[in-house]
Amino acid sequence: MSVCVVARIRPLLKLELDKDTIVEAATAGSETIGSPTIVRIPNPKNEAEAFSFQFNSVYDQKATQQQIFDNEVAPTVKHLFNGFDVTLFAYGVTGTGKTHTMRGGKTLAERGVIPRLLSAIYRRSRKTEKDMSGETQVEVTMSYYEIYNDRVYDLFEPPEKRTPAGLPIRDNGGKTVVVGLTERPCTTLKEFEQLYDQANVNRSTSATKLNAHSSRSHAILCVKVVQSTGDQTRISTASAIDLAGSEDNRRTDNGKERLVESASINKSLFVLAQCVEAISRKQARIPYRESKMTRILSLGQNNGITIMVLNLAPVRSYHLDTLSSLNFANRTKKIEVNEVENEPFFRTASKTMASSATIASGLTLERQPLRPKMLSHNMLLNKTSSDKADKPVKAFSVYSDKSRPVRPSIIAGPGRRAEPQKRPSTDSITTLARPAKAMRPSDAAYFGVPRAVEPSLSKASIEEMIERKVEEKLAARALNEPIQAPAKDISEEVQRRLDLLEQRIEKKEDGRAEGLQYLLMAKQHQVRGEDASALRMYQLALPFFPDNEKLGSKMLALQEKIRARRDAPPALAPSKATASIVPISSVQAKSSKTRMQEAEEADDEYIAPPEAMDAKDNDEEEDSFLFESKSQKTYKRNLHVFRDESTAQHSNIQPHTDESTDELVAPASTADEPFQQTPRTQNLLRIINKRDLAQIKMLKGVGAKKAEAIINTLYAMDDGDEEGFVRDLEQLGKLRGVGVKTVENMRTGLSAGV
Ligand SMILES: Nc1ncnc2c1ncn2[C@@H]1O[C@H](COP(=O)(O)OP(=O)(O)OP(=O)(O)O)[C@@H](O)[C@H]1O
Repeated sequence: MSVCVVARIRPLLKLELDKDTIVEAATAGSETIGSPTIVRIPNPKNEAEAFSFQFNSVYDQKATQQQIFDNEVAPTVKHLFNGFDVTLFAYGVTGTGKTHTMRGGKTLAERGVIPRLLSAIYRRSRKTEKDMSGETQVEVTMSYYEIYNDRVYDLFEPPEKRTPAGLPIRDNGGKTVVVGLTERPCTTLKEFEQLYDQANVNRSTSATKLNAHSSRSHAILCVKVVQSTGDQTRISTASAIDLAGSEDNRRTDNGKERLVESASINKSLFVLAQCVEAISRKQARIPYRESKMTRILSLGQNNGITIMVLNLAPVRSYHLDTLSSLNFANRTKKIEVNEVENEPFFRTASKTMASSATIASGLTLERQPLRPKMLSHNMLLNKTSSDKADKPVKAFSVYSDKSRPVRPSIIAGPGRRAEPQKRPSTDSITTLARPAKAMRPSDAAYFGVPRAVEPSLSKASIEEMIERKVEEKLAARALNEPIQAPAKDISEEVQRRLDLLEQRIEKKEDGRAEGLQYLLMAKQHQVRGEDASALRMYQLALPFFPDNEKLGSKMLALQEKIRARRDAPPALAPSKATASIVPISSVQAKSSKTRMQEAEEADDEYIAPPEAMDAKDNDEEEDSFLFESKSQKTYKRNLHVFRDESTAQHSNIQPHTDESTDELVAPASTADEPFQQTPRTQNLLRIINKRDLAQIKMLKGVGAKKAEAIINTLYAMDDGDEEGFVRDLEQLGKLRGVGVKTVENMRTGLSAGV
């Protein structure tokens, strides 16, 4: 079963000046009646042409909250009670109606999907209890948290009580666990509404130019339904996620604080897009771990039913954003979700496992229990040992054998859901009934299953397996829940090594996240045609993905582009030759066509597992970064303070050769005569202008702090899209925190030949 994608076009807002509606809902093919399943939007490059995107259902501007709930969400409630988890999330650009759809307004008619879902859950609970003559009890609990600036905060805690670092998340037996989250029982709709409203006050929202109440965080509500009949308990979870909206900061007019939030929102959504891309390409590594939101959402890894509501604004001002959302949704709809219900377990069977399942279901979104060891709830069933032996085959074949007869889809038509076919009971499954073929290698990699039959594992998958293992261990520790062996069995040495590994992983994650942030910003600059800034961001990202070939070639291509532009005829060249800071590139107005092309190209990018970037690339990068034309090597500058000592005696004459170093030395007089920089000076300036923290801090007399200050000052010198650089030693000496002495140190620390 795939992710069900439902598109909703919001109505025009009162304050919306742009009345140019360009997005419409349409029915498929020649049908004129029936529910729309198509979103139509003009091609921005050719208005006469329109793009059509097909989804499970499409709702136009007139659609009511009730229609959306009744058609799309209400049918999932019975599956929730049958043990399926339900994940519902709203995706869209800022101001397109995600919060309106999920939470809605205060009046009955305006109530969103979440309160309606809870109302339906309570109704069904009462019905179940009544039908079972009181033998079955249903308990509903909820947890609610937000991911703000990539940190997890419990929304049941007021902001002043939060720890700034937020709550940690861990993998525990294939489930993503938020450690330390409050879980509140709520037995009536009224109680829920009170809790929910109170918690929403704690949510981070702010006004931006595009939305007066913009959500600055991803909000995740987990409603756990626990059905107990005698000693048997079945737990399932409904998760409703209101994602923060992607935003284009040129349109939001965001200030500094909003920009930081925005970068974090955009980054997580970027990672989500990368995950969807990697899944659709069946890549071995899905970068879930690059952001907390993707880790928690675990799209394509969570079991049960997943519905994405794609919120769209109808107006032209959102044109490119809408297209980008539609493209994302188009990929998402192809993601296969595992249709697995949570089976009941016996409360008395194993206290440890039962409580583990409770925690996991209540506080997390479940991830696929594909590996045999993860079938924790299955292990609790009263089965014979031979049954147990069959389980891995069952689990694998359920998800991976795509050639088996197609089961009836859960989605029977637009806006309708059919009963998901239940997994047959374990008793009825034999290895013969399920072909042993089980799965293709690509599927195995996709689902993160150890590929026992494969001759070798890729470096990335081994790394991921180790990380997961360590995470499981850490989660167990955090939750005081042993996973496989009681804690006392872990020797001190093993514990120490685990701690070390944990530190390494945390460090690596931080690094990756930072690197991805730079990549995201690079992409954003590139889409806007700000190539120099994009290049700078790629350079900042490089240390985090040092051997990434694709990144290397992207940078080279950009450098080429910038160089070509710089070398272009004077009309296109920058006109700031007399300015003290020499621009590397000029701003070039870009047609929307070029931007679209670049956006499309950028969309294709995926940071593949690192492979060695060859030395040639590195060399080229070294040589091409400054793009100095010959004429730029001639300066009019007073440089006497920065000469090699050995050349001081010649200080007031023309450029000459330093005997000790064989370098060409700059003239030192105050005469405004052109001079030629020595290779050592050129090399120093190149290192500085490259803004490579690692290289700068290696310079004599420069530590990490000073290097950072230098780089920050260089950024401050940038003028819009035009990158400033230091063109001589005097200018270098005037940078904040540098000074004459430091420049001398830097220079003398470099060997003449480099
Ligand atoms: N279907 C709708 N009917 C009426 N008003 C709507 C509808 N959808 C959205 N709106 C209104 O549009 C505005 C923006 O909606 P909302 O805050 O839900 O957007 P959002 O996508 O959650 O934005 P953000 O990502 O910034 O939080 C709100 O004033 C909301 O009331």
